[in-house]
Amino acid sequence: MEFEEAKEVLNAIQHAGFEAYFVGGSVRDTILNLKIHDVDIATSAYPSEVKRIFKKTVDTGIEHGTVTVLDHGRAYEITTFRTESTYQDFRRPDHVEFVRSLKDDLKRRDLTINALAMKPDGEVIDHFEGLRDLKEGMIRAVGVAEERFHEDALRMMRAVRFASQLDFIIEKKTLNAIHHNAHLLSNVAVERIHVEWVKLLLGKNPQAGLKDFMATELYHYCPLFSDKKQVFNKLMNLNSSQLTEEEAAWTLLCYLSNLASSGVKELLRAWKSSNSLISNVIVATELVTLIRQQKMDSWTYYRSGLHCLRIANEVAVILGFGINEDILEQKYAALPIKDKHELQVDGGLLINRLKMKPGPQLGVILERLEHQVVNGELDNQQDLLLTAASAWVK
Ligand SMILES: Nc1ccn([C@@H]2O[C@H](COP(=O)(O)OP(=O)(O)OP(=O)(O)O)[C@@H](O)[C@H]2O)c(=O)n1
Ligand SMILES: [Mg+2]
Repeated sequence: MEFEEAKEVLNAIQHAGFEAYFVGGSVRDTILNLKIHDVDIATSAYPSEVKRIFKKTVDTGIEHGTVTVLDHGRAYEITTFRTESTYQDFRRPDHVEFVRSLKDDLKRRDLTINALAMKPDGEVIDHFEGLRDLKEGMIRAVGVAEERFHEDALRMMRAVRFASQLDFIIEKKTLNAIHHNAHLLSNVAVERIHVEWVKLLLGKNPQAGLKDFMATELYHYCPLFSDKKQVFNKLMNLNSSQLTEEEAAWTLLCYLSNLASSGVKELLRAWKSSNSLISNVIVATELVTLIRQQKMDSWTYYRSGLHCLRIANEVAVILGFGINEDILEQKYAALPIKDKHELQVDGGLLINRLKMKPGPQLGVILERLEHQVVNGELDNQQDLLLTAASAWVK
């Protein structure tokens, strides 16, 4: 496990006379018995001191106190205890101050469950009753909630994300502070909000997260979400905790919003999504309707591709009209060809053998051949395809 190996890094820092702890999500998730994905280390050593302890380091974020240590083929982010003294415009701090006290470092963190520290021997340091909140399933800001959200407004999205991801309840004062400060979310980069929103949708209890997302009016300050109240209400009545990936989450949202492809594009662009995500969600959203209308023919399978078919069907299952997964896979596997390049003729061959001229007619004939092969009206054999094509040439 990554933790075991990282202990050596902590021990090395301690041997040099400094304090070092695991902090952040890895501590929280270990206590909850969840899989950990990244290990953050906090230390009383200043970056220059950390660099003297290890042979291989990279200055990944030195101005924020973070040095990456390379050890046995792994990378560990080691951050000096710090306070973030000045916050401008409710984003991240414009400068940090290094401190030597763990408690000072922990008290500027967002939530009590994220403000725990753990020694390499497993002892947990808990200055803000994070262990109690973990046990009780509570999301609570460290100290005065308003202050934490003024320091970084994204933390409000993180709170609702954790409510969904961990199936926890947001404590009342924290929830009220989110409601009061929701407008500050407008100051946060869409890319950062995006990450939290997707984690919310893919969480263990998205209904709970959505409820808080709406009640606090955070959604008003997310791109193109102000008019989506009814859509979120619909989403809350579904068992969307079955969602397994981001593209399916957006597909469900776009389907429930009745968006045509231009609307999907507009929404996902506003959320700064990648082009590949946008095109897959466009295809999958249209497919959901075809699945519902039971209009799934071979051509639809063929032009959609297995990836989008799976996404659309995941959504259709949640909506109660999905196709049996095995049948979907079998139908796709049974297609005579999966790609245009598998067709036994191409433009060059039609020109050589049928003396056709390059131009639009050639394209039309190739498409017609492709259609007929996919639909099973023609076998994908060169002589048969040429015979059919020659009959169509005017
Ligand atoms: N806006 C933020 C982001 C992070 N943190 C602190 O930095 C830690 C690490 O941040 P990050 O890795 O972004 O989040 P995690 O809580 O580790 O959650 P995840 O499992 O998604 O990584 C958090 O636990 C929290 O202590 C914070 O106080 N405020
Ligand atoms: Mg983390």
